[in-house]
Formats: sequence, structure tokens, C-alpha cells
Amino acid sequence: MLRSQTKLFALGKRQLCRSMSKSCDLTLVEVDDKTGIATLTMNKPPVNSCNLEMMRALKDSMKQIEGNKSRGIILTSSNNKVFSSGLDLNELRNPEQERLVAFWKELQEMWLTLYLSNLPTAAAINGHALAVGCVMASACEYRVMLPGFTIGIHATKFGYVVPPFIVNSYLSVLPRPVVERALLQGKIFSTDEAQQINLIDEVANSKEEALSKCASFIGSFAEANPVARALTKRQLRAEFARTLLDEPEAELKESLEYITSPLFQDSLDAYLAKLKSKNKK
Ligand SMILES: CC/C=C\C/C=C\C/C=C\C/C=C/C(=O)SCCNC(=O)CCNC(=O)[C@H](O)C(C)(C)COP(=O)(O)OP(=O)(O)OC[C@H]1O[C@@H](n2cnc3c(N)ncnc32)[C@H](O)[C@@H]1OP(=O)(O)O
Repeated sequence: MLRSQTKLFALGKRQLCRSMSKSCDLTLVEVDDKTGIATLTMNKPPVNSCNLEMMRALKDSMKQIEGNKSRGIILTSSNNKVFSSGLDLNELRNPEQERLVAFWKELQEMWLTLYLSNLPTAAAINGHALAVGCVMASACEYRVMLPGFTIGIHATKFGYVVPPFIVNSYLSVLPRPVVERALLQGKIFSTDEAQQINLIDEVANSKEEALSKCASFIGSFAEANPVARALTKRQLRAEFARTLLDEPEAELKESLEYITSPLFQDSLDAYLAKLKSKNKK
């Protein structure tokens, strides 16, 4: 801990906060003293899957960054192969009702916090970004991805119905016919394919380059009044956030019914078994 703090100061960066779990820091926040840009790093081994605690940590870190008058947020991963593997599937399997309610509410709140952030947001996608991993990247205003990875929402492939706010994440980045085809096919895109359809804005050859491109994007708002920018962004994005802003309980109820249905639980069992068996071969 001390060693990494020393390194951060040497780089001219301030460590703003760490969200702690029992055994590790789920998120790390560093603020560049020169640019005022905060880097929010997902740090939940092995694959940054989003369980309740991880989503709470992400939401709290974003709120803390906003409260500290940073100039922007770059979302990235400490794992150089996986940006995020999406929702933690163990949270969905035979869930205990109270925890499932808390988990789904946290997903709603985390998404709203990122999607409607007052600050410019960018994702340095330095690994695979699957399902909610892709949703988080799509909720940012700008995306830079490294080559050789994959990104997409493959929910329909394994029996998930995609909730409306997740559809809207895609719709705020991609044209409707592209969204429709991608979601119905459960399409996972390579970095090159993602660039071709403008799911990502740029490709970078290293994490450092990706962070630097994200910082340049955030820097492009230097002349904009931050309050006017934030309110205009909210106005532009409010329509897609409407379901969750106005009727979070209805969305929650629908999702819980679906998640606890035998249809969903059976396909989840099969999917998890396939995922685990990959490592036993
Ligand atoms: C009206 C309808 C309402 C509601 C519908 C309800 C729900 C639908 C909602 C939203 C849509 C879905 C959202 C999601 O985010 S679901 C998550 C989907 N994610 C995935 O399918 C990713 C699966 N993982 C992978 O493909 C690979 O792990 C990955 C490419 C990310 C990395 O590969 P790598 O070879 O580096 O690692 P692995 O050996 O595969 O994994 C290590 C370890 O981690 C476990 N693992 C991986 N991903 C998850 C996960 N998402 N949740 C839990 N656990 C995960 C994996 O099994 C390995 O475990 P072990 O074998 O024990 O070491």
C-alpha cells in the first residue's frame, strides 16, 4: 500500500479513495493533480464481475469523484485482459430475495450515476467488456479500446431478456437497426468490428495510450461551462433514463420475476456449468 502510494505521488497523482472489501480494494481512484481528471479502476479479481459490493463501490467512487470537483472520470480495469465480465452470475443463481433486491437496486443506481454523471466520462477498455461490462462502457461519453478483445451484450444467447435500460445504453451509442440486430443475435464484437460500427470511438495500442486519449477527450470540454455542460447532458440523456428515474420499482419487479423464474434459472445453471468446465479441461 505504501509503495503504491509513493508511486502515485511520483506520477503527480493523488489517491482519492479505495473501496474496500474483506480481501481487496474493489475500486481505486487516482486524481491527476495537473489535469484534475480522476481514473476509476475496477479491481475485483479475477474478472471484475459486478456483485453487490462491486457496484456499490463503483457508485460510491463516482459520487466521491463528483464531490471532489474533478474534471472528468476515466473508467478502466486493473486486469490487463478483462475490463469487466458483467454481472456476477453467482448473484443471480438461486438468489436470496433480500440480497437480490439490493443487488438489482444497486445495478440501477450504479448505471444512473454513471449515465447521468455531471462530469465528462470516458472508458479505457483494456480488456474484454461483456454484458454489463459493455453497458458500463456504453454509459460513458467516449470509449477507447485495445486491440484483440471483445465487447458486447450477448444476453439473448444464454436466455436473458434484455431489460429496457440496458437496451437504452446501446441506443445512446448506436443506431436503432444496429442495436436491434446486435441484441437479438447476442453479438459480441471484436475491437475492429466495434470500431467499424462506432461502438467504440478509438483504438489504442496500450493502456497508457488509451488513458491519454480518454484524457484528451475530457480536455476537449475545457472551454465549456461545467454547469451548462452537465445540465445539457442530463437533458439529452434523460429520455433514455426515464424508466429508471420514474419507475425503478416497476423495472425491479419485472426483473426479479424474470430472474427467479425456472426458465431463467435453468439456462443460468447450464451457462455457469459451461463457463466452469472451460477451466477443467
Ligand atoms: C425483463 C427482463 C429483466 C431482467 C433480465 C435479467 C437479467 C438480464 C440482465 C442483464 C443482462 C446480463 C447482464 C450480465 O452482465 S450477465 C454476465 C454475463 N457475463 C458473461 O457471460 C461473461 C462470462 N465470462 C467470460 O466469458 C470470461 O470469463 C471472460 C472472457 C470475461 C474472461 O475469460 P478468462 O479466460 O480470462 O477467465 P475465466 O477463466 O473464464 O474466468 C475466471 C473465473 O471467473 C468466473 N467468471 C467469469 N465471468 C463471471 C461472471 N460474470 N460472474 C461470475 N463468475 C464469472 C469463471 O467462471 C472463472 O471461475 P473459476 O472457474 O471458478 O475460476
